[in-house]
Amino acid sequence: MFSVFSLPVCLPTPTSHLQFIMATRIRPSSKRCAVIGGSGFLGRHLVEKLLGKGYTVSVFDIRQSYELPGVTFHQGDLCDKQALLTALQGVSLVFHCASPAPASDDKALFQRVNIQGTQTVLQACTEAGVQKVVLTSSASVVFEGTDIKDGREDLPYAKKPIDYYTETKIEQEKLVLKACDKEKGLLTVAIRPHGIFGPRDPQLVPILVDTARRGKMKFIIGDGSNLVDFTFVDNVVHGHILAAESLRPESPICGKAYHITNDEPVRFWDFMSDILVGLGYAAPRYHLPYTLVYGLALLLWLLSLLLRPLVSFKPTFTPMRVALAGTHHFYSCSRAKQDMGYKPVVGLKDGIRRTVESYPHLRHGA
Ligand SMILES: NC(=O)C1=CN([C@@H]2O[C@H](COP(=O)(O)OP(=O)(O)OC[C@H]3O[C@@H](n4cnc5c(N)ncnc54)[C@H](O)[C@@H]3O)[C@@H](O)[C@H]2O)C=CC1
Ligand SMILES: CC(C)CCC[C@@H](C)[C@H]1CC[C@H]2C3=C(CC[C@]12C)[C@@]1(C)CCC(=O)C[C@@H]1CC3
Repeated sequence: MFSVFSLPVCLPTPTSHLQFIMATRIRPSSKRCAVIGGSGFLGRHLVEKLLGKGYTVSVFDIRQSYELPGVTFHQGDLCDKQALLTALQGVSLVFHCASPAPASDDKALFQRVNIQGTQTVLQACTEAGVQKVVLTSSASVVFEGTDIKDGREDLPYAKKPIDYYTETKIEQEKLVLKACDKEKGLLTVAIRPHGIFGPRDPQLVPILVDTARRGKMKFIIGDGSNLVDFTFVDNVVHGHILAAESLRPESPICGKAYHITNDEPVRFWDFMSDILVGLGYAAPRYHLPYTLVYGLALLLWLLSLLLRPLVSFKPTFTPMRVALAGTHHFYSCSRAKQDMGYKPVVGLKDGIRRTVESYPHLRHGA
């Protein structure tokens, strides 16, 4: 579905000569998009939905994890502008959902990819004539490890981000929103999902099951009453596509951030138990005080930093995970509902069922 100017049959005037020259370049088409990070969990779900909606999709990623008819893969690092420019030829819409995994805890990598890399993405988009950029940010940009209840987008960015991932996601979001410039013809918007889960997620369910298999999922951190947002991946995809399709110069969404969640806050430990029990593992039962576990996690993390040159070990209970497991963190989607008509398309219960069914290999005893 490349949108190419039709080739003139004859060239009688200078104007049609110009048309001929332009015919050799690919003109950006509104249904031609690129997904940076399209080999990842969210990226692939997004690619599949876009194809179903008639978009032509290019994937730009440092790795290729699958093949799909109708998708062109460009393997490269998003810090490489030339590689990006090749992938962005004729593209009018870019989804940027690439990031190193939060578990990597590698400061230099996060800074290079999420900050410098995002600057490079924005430069390449401008040079390639891209008109719209939809960034996958994170609701965690406002999370400092203390309770957030029904948080709105006007909460200030975390002054003391809880890890390097969050620190660089904040800078990334600022860069993308600042780049929104109607005169220059580049419109941007940031989607802030929270706790994405669903089939093929490489993080939440695999880490949970691994922890259970090692006998470490017996404990509830805190009193277990803390409410949290978990967002089924289809809803996150829906939010991204709504944002892309609403992004026009006159739209109120230009240069703004939007929370996208399931809009059904749930007790963190009920959600974990539903997944564990669904896969045949026991639900956590015994309570441990939050401050004790957080203190221990901090100590272990410091120890892992100090010993890094000698031994490499990655604690399961990182300060970030403990904070997420023991505090309230749920967000209001009312801005997305009002400005782009967002409504979750898959409910939490259904999302959990579909997720559990998609992991037969992680079932207890499998
Ligand atoms: N998983 C979650 O719960 C949440 C994720 N997010 C954000 O959603 C986005 C997607 O996350 P997931 O799909 O969960 O992660 P993922 O790890 O499955 O996907 C990220 C993709 O980015 C690619 N990538 C990393 N560095 C790259 C580079 N230098 N150049 C090109 N590609 C590169 C990876 O190869 C991978 O395919 C990320 O921006 C993440 O910060 C936001 C909120 C929650
Ligand atoms: C060992 C247990 C205490 C926790 C096991 C589950 C966790 C691995 C996940 C629970 C909440 C998740 C989450 C994220 C990653 C996976 C969890 C910590 C994010 C940090 C992913 C990136 C984001 O932008 C925010 C997410 C918040 C929730």
